[in-house]
Amino acid sequence: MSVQLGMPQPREDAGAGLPPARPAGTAPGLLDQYGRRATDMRLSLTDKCNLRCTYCMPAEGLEWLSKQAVMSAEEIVRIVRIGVELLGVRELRLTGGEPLVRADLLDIIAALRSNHPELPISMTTNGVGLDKKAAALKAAGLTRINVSLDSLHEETFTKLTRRPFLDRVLAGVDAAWAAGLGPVKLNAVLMRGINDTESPSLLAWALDRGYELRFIEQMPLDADHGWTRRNMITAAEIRTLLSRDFVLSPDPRARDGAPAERFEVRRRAAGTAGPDSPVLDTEGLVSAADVHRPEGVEAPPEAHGPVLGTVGIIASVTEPFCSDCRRTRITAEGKIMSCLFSREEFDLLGLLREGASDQALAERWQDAMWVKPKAHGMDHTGLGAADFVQPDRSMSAIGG
Ligand SMILES: Nc1nc2c(ncn2[C@@H]2O[C@H](COP(=O)(O)OP(=O)(O)OP(=O)(O)O)[C@@H](O)[C@H]2O)c(=O)[nH]1
Ligand SMILES: C[S@@+](CC[C@H](N)C(=O)[O-])C[C@H]1O[C@@H](n2cnc3c(N)ncnc32)[C@H](O)[C@@H]1O
Ligand code: SF4
Ligand code: SF4
Repeated sequence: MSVQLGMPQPREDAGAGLPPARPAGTAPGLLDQYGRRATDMRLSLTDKCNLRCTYCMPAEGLEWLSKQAVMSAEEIVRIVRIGVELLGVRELRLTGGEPLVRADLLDIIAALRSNHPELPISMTTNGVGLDKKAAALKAAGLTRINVSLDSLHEETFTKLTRRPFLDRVLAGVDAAWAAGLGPVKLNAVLMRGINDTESPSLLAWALDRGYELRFIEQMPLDADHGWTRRNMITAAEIRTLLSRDFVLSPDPRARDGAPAERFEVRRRAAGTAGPDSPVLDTEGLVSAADVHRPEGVEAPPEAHGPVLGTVGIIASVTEPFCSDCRRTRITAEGKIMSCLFSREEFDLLGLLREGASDQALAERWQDAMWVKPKAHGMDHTGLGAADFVQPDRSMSAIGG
């Protein structure tokens, strides 16, 4: 029988919750039908969290998974080993929920590091409690860290996260840097009318300390399903907001599949409003509609002085990067999600608990990845488009 590339083959045990088998003869690794290969594994350690960010969780929290439903340390270590040794995983991101709330976090990292001495292992965290754990995380073998920080104003931080923990997060960021978990990257989701106009001062603060700040377009992954395209701050708006104080020029380093488009940052020379500089109203507010683009040509970046650092913009909605996506996700309960917006997820942990061999687990993972959607959980990009369906899971329950 001839095998047509791209046509999933029927399988005898196919049923609910099982991916169709990928075509025979498909290349090894976590390849999908659009020719992308996932080498970047993102593993959620828990669905629990101690913050309630409005763009992610509802105020009352979510019903947490039972301890039994969540992967144990041993199960995590085995799944990562299969990813690395059999499927070509080249980097690992630990995420959640909030990974720091997991009591056996240090043991997990130490075991992963012992199995994979060269593997880059990073973690995305909200930073609460990081001040006390940063040195131990480094000693256990964590390579580097990303901390979410949406505002430096206590009131705004508390409004966004629904918890008054700004000081603890700031202490965590500094401790991570001091412990050698750099480069420290900071993630800020901009929300219209809440922290958007704070973006230049947040960037100035990060540059002063040598942290790499990234601004993130809000995606429709909030448990409240309150996202609207109109309310989202776009990458174009972010660039405009920053251009009041800074001049951005493309970072010459290759993007290499990263979600963040990086820019070198220079402080804008006095009296040089660029073509993208916004005109602020009396309250210092700017919105897409208000952006005024004066006539004139921007001076070359070099004219503004030295590069102070870099900034990233993650434009998942308006400038998607799905065609170069290299990600595979495992949720806290051991489900394979080939895309953040997948409507189908496939069980790996259940199969593992049935006593499956490494090979059988690797094949399930490969089959699940073969049917990875082209973009945004669909066969085309379009977060918020008429045919887009928001996943039932929130970002915290997927593993951001
Ligand atoms: N559309 C899309 N957005 C993603 C994906 N992964 C992460 N993001 C977004 O990018 C943000 C930053 O993710 P992080 O986990 O901090 O790290 P990263 O940018 O993926 O990776 P590094 O630069 O290597 O640290 C997340 O908060 C998401 O908003 C993805 O697979 N698809
Ligand atoms: C889900 S959190 C998990 C790790 C940790 N709790 C934290 O906040 O860093 C990972 C990242 O997802 C981002 N995120 C959550 N909901 C998002 C949304 N609706 N759109 C874009 N990014 C989101 C957060 O800002 C955070 O940087
Ligand atoms: S973004 Fe991270 S810290 Fe905020 S609620 Fe979601 S999981 Fe928790
Ligand atoms: S939306 Fe899906 S395909 Fe696009 S970058 Fe994110 S995970 Fe990859």
